[in-house]
Amino acid sequence: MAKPVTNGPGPATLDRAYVTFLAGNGDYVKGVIGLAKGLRKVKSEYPLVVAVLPDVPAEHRRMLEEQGCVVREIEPVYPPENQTQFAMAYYVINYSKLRMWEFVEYKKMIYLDGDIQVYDNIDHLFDLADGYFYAVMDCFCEKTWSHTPQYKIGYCQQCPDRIKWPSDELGQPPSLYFNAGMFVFEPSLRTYQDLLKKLQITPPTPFAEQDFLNMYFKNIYRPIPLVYNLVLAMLWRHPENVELDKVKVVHYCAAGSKPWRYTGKEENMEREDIKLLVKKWWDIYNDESLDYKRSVGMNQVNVIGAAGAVNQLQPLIAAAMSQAGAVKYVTAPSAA
Ligand SMILES: O=c1ccn([C@@H]2O[C@H](COP(=O)(O)OP(=O)(O)O)[C@@H](O)[C@H]2O)c(=O)[nH]1
Ligand SMILES: OC[C@H]1O[C@H](O[C@@H]2[C@@H](O)[C@H](O)[C@@H](O)[C@H](O)[C@@H]2O)[C@H](O)[C@@H](O)[C@H]1O
Ligand SMILES: [Mn+2]
Repeated sequence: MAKPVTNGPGPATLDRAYVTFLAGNGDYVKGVIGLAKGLRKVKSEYPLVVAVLPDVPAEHRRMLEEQGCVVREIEPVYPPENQTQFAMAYYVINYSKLRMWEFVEYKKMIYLDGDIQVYDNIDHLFDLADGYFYAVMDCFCEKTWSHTPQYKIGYCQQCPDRIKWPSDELGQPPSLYFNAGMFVFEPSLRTYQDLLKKLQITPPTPFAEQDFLNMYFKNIYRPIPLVYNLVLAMLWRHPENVELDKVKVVHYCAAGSKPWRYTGKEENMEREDIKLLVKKWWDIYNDESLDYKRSVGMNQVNVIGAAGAVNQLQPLIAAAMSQAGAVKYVTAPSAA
């Protein structure tokens, strides 16, 4: 059992952890190191587990352990044989995220992509009611969605009234769809085995495991506000939905936005807000005071503050769900 990699007032609840996923011997390891330092900067109470594929080199694993991460090797997960060409090749490796449901020593986990940075404490999300799958709604407006009917007619769940879904022509609008770069979930062997079983009979689709997870958790998915996973395209696709100074989690998933590879040349990458967010990421990555070995003894975290934040979450979830036209209202737990 991992000791929490934090300097909180007392032993954090040991059955909760953040988790991310690392594959290959490339530069995503920088993303994960940045994430580990970012969680420390916001004084998170919980460890960061890194699920690594066998191809992650020993040197990268050492760097992650040096940053206080709990490194766990997982085997890749592949969709049904010789059908992977239906998924965008780049995403096939992301099916391996399904291994995290096997981490049952943790009761609740928050998954974060390695290209995500946390700028405000979000530990209160661990107190959300059990039995649901929490994530932020995605946007359908980037050309990566050009294969879908919603893209073709200009419909997006982020602004369902801009171009209304033509129900008489196309039937029901698409179910609420989340971005799988960040989600709150409960590991469970039963769910894990069922996920793998269902995967073997589910032909891959363009967004690979993201599509699969959306199908699988459709009935218990609860949208949480975009402050918990700002998909960068929202800045130019739905600026009216974004209050950048309130955003807690930034997801560097737009083409060209990975801070450790940023050149500013791709579309939208010359924007001032993008430059600011990339600099913010580098400021944390380069901040040696946030390195694990040196941060021990940092002053105690404000647990009341974290608990207090749960109360603020309830109206935010209500707003996200009413915006999404969701029918079910989930009550966030009352502050401890
Ligand atoms: O070569 C790779 C590709 C992906 N990933 C992991 O898989 C996640 C999902 O991929 P990515 O974030 O690039 O997808 P996007 O959110 O940009 O669609 C990454 O954040 C990493 O955690 C990785 O470690 N190495
Ligand atoms: O394997 C599928 C991936 O799908 C998601 O990325 C997409 C999605 O956000 C689209 O909406 C964007 O248009 C696109 O650029 C972006 O890559 C997740 O972030 C990632 O973790 C992973 O699940
Ligand atoms: Mn990502």
